Parts: sequence; C-alpha cells; structure tokens
Amino acid sequence: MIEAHSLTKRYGAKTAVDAIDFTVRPGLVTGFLGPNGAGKSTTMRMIVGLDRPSDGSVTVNGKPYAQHRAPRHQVGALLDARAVHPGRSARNHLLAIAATHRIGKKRVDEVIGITGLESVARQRAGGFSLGMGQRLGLAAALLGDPATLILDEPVNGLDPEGVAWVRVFLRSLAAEGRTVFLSSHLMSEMAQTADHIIVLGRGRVVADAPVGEILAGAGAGTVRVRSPRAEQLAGILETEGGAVTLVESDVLSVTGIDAERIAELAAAAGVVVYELTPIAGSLEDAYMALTRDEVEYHTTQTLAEENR
Ligand SMILES: Nc1ncnc2c1ncn2[C@@H]1O[C@H](COP(=O)(O)OP(=O)(O)OP(=O)(O)O)[C@@H](O)[C@H]1O
Repeated sequence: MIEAHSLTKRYGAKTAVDAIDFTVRPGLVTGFLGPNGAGKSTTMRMIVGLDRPSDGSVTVNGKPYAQHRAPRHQVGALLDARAVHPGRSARNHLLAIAATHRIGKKRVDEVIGITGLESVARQRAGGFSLGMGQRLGLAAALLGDPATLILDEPVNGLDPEGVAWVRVFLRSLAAEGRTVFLSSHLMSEMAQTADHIIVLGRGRVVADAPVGEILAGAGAGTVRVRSPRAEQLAGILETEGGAVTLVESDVLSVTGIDAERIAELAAAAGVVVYELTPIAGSLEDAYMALTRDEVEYHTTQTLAEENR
C-alpha cells in the first residue's frame, strides 16, 4: 500500500509535484500515467526515499520508506534497469545486492528462476538485451520478497514478447496480493496491464479511477449512424441539440444524443437507419482528453516560440 498526502516537490520556482493525494492498493496493478515532465519519476523517487518531499508525505506499507528497518523487504523498485555493473554476471549482481541486505543465496536463485534468467545468469549483464536487463531489474526488485513493487517504465523499449512477459508477470505479482505500481506514458499498454489508473498532468492528479471507468468516460455519448438519408437525419439530430459529423456520405458520428433517441427521431421522420452503434472510446482517447491541457510543451507552443 502506498499513500500520498499533499505530496509536493519544488525545484526552485518549478513545482514538479503539486500537493497530490492518492492511494495505491494491494492486490491490484496500478498504472501511473502522464505526459513527459508530468512528475511521475519525481513522485516515484520520493516514494523510495531518493528525493525528499518539499511538503506533504508519502508512506509505503504505513511508514515513510526511510523509516523501514529493512526497506528492501517492504519495497522493490525498478527505477533504472541500466544501473548494473556491466562486467558482472547477472547472478553476481544479484548476489552483491543480496549480501548488503542480508538476503541468502537461496533467494537469489529463486528470483533468477521466477524471472526466467536461469540460462543467462552466469553471463555478463553488460551484454544483455533490453528485455533481459529488465528481467534482471525485476529480479533485483524481488530479492527482498517485498509486498510493494514500484516500476518506472518497465516496458519501455521492449519488443512485443518482452512486453507480454512483463504484463503477465506483474499481473501474477498482484494476484499474490502485492501492491504493483508502474509508470508509463503509453495508455494502450496500461489498458491491458492495469486494473486502476492514476493520471498526472503538470504535477497534479487529473484522474484516479478503475480502467473500466476511464474507458467508459472516454467515448461516452458517441454513436455511429448509417443511413441512406444521412444528411437529412443530420439536420434532424442537430435541431435536437446533437453534435453531428458527416463521416462518409451515408455515415454520421453523433454526440449528445443517445442511440435510443436517435432511433426514435429517425422513425418519427420516416428515415431508414441501417446501423446504430454506440462507440466505446479508446483509452488513448480518454488519456488525450484528460491531459490535453496538461502537457508541458504543446507542439504549437514550441512552433510559436521558434517563429518568434
Ligand atoms: N532535479 C531536478 N531539478 C529541476 N527540475 C527537475 C528535476 N527533476 C525533475 N525536474 C522537473 O520536474 C518536472 C517533472 O519531472 P519528472 O521527471 O518527474 O516527470 P515525468 O512525468 O517522470 O516525465 P518523463 O516521462 O519525461 O520521465 C519536469 O518539469 C522536470 O523538468
């Protein structure tokens, strides 16, 4: 369990994280999303005690990270998978971490097994592919058998097979009752991995809800209508207050009027309708809508600045 209360980080005049409150619960995969610069990494660094909050607090399993006597047994973090001595074998890398945290060799071999690294455990970590490096990072995070896992962009740069592996693996960790908190800027990836999503925009929480709820909100009210008299129907629907776009000569996209009402209006006017489909929005649409005003540098702004 991770709990943030009015958590704030300022760098000089810049407020990177702005008095945020959130709870990350056990037994679920919680996705932490936001555009570049939204404050995700800063928040994660504060959770694991690598950065001090300017204000407010964040606890893991009930206490600030630094106050745990054996933090590796509470929290496993994967913040930078490349933070590995390249000349060391994967097993020696894990043994070195284990030794400084009074974790036995048996556990090292266990996490090598759990993360599927057996065949490469004695090879130099410097020669690892990104996917193998990510597995090694996860193995290190799991050494202390922690109840809470914090992962910054764990699928960044992985091939589809690697992404699928991480996804299944994280879901299995949550199914064991652990708290799994991972950041990403890819909403589509989160839709398949996370149960719950927290979205940050410019240091503030702009959404905190189950994935299903965010999806439901995304395309709420958009209906695809196909009719041989699309233009006539468009006029009728607009008079009723709908926002109508003629997508093709016989297809309309309608918002503001639900499918049943569209059917009634078409029937009353004697207009034949071939198709009437409520469209569920994609998570990507929901994300774009949520963060539209929150991205740090809009392309248009950058262009305007360049033209100045
Ligand atoms: N050490 C620092 N000094 C000054 N500003 C910083 C520092 N670290 C982060 N920032 C600023 O704080 C804001 C949030 O950065 P952060 O890295 O937490 O965002 P993020 O959501 O993780 O983005 P990304 O997806 O790009 O990693 C950014 O504007 C960043 O420039």
